[in-house]
Amino acid sequence: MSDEIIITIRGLRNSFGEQVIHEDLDLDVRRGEILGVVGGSGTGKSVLMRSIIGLQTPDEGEVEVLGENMIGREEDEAKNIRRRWGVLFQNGALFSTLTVAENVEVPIREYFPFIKEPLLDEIAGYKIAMSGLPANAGPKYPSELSGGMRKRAGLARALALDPELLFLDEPTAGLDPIGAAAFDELIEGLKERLELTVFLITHDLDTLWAICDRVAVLADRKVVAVGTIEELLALDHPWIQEYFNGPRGRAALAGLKGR
Ligand SMILES: Nc1ncnc2c1ncn2[C@@H]1O[C@H](COP(=O)(O)OP(=O)(O)OP(=O)(O)O)[C@@H](O)[C@H]1O
Repeated sequence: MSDEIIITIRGLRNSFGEQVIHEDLDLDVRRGEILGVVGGSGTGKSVLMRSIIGLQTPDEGEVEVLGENMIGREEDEAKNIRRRWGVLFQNGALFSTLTVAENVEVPIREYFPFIKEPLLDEIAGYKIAMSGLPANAGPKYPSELSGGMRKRAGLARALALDPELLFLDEPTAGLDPIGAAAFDELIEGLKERLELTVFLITHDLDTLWAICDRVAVLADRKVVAVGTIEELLALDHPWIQEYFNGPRGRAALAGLKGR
């Protein structure tokens, strides 16, 4: 992890009608880190991610990603910046009428229309293999895959354009513990090999302990703390204590020590 800040958020405010989700929220993400983002249900983790990637226009505040101001961008400019990150949405968001390989090819076709088969198939095959899927997954439709394989297919698509930054929204939700641990390892390995920075929303305490360099805690409409879990444990914020020091938090730590 370097000291370079790759995402800067200052004074972010988001609301839906009367409901204020974020107020005066600040956050920095460092290049090369896996930043876990946690918080109770409805604290606005996904809305925060959507604000960073330009899918949600904040009421107020500054969002800078890879040195570029993300707010009020013209579509053409935003498109150029978007190419530099990959996103795995909570439900995978694969096109159900396209095969896995075709799904991976979608962003490549969008940005590089001059790349034709068979090179396109080769690139898709490479991304599919990189995501830990067998080669025969390429011609399959999402409905033919297990939940874990669908996540990997979504990951392959997120990696299609060789991103610097990866956004993952609850990637291990719905996976069994063995599948979740394997996915964690995959992310950590990819981060090392591809020198990625990862913004990872999760409820999974095992994931937090196993692969996150730092964790940001959302509560009271803002990021109330950011640090290693050890640093967070030293704080006396009630939600943080309950989350990391509660029975599940302690079990996750014990499980990690037993690995
Ligand atoms: N497009 C929208 N219109 C209206 N309200 C929305 C919209 N998107 C999100 N919200 C509201 O914003 C709040 C935060 O939602 P968000 O999905 O970011 O929470 P979260 O922290 O990711 O929750 P979870 O852990 O349950 O996934 C919720 O109350 C949600 O209902």
